[in-house]
Amino acid sequence: MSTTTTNGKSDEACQSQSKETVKDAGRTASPTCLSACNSDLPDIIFTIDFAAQKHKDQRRKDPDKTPYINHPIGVANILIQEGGVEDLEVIQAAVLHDTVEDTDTTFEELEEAFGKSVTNIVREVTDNKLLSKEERKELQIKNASHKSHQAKLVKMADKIYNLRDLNRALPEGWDEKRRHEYFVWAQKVCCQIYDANEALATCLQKLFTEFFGK
Ligand SMILES: Nc1nc2c(ncn2[C@@H]2O[C@H](COP(=O)(O)OP(=O)(O)O)[C@@H](OP(=O)(O)OP(=O)(O)O)[C@H]2O)c(=O)[nH]1
Repeated sequence: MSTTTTNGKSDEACQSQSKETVKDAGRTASPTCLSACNSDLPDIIFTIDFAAQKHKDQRRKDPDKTPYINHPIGVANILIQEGGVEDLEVIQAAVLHDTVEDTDTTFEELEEAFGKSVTNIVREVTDNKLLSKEERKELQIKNASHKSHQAKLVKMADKIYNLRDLNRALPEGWDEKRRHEYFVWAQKVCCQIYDANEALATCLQKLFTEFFGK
């Protein structure tokens, strides 16, 4: 049955237009991305716009100083394209996951703009920067298995993105030892949350097998 979207187009019309757009863009996108044509799109764009403004002055630590916003958008994309995740709250939380930890954003601000559910997922994946780095890393290992299903999904995609980034380029000031330590620590966190999503678990296991098998 075809339904009408906020754009006033039927789902069928919308999907066929999306397929064209995807083909025209020359990308390999999974069919899941076609659902971006539905009424979630305004919320997704609003969320990306919010995160982009918050991260506007930040760069990643790679030698190219990639804009920081590439990371949360990439994490959301991994969830959709590789994890098959369609839960809007999870996608929004992924886009917002570093706003409180790494910018002046407050949980109150998030709650006002995105509601309690999205904010609580972000809260679950936000490290307390008042603690030492050692304490934060230890807490991630200790608490991983107690997180909600939604928070585990964001955590998995976040780690996939960071591990792939580490394979691509060493952040400035890092050496091979630090990269190795990050993989060891990330595996300790991730092995406890594989149950949340089989496809994402397979991505993580592949990353660890390839890295430690070198
Ligand atoms: N691989 C990679 N990571 C980068 C880059 N730029 C920034 N990061 C961030 O650095 C953090 C990992 O570095 P660490 O030394 O372990 O942590 P730190 O930022 O607290 O010092 C990750 O953030 P985090 O929120 O602390 O994530 P996580 O440590 O909880 O996984 C990651 O998102 C980059 O170019 N490559």
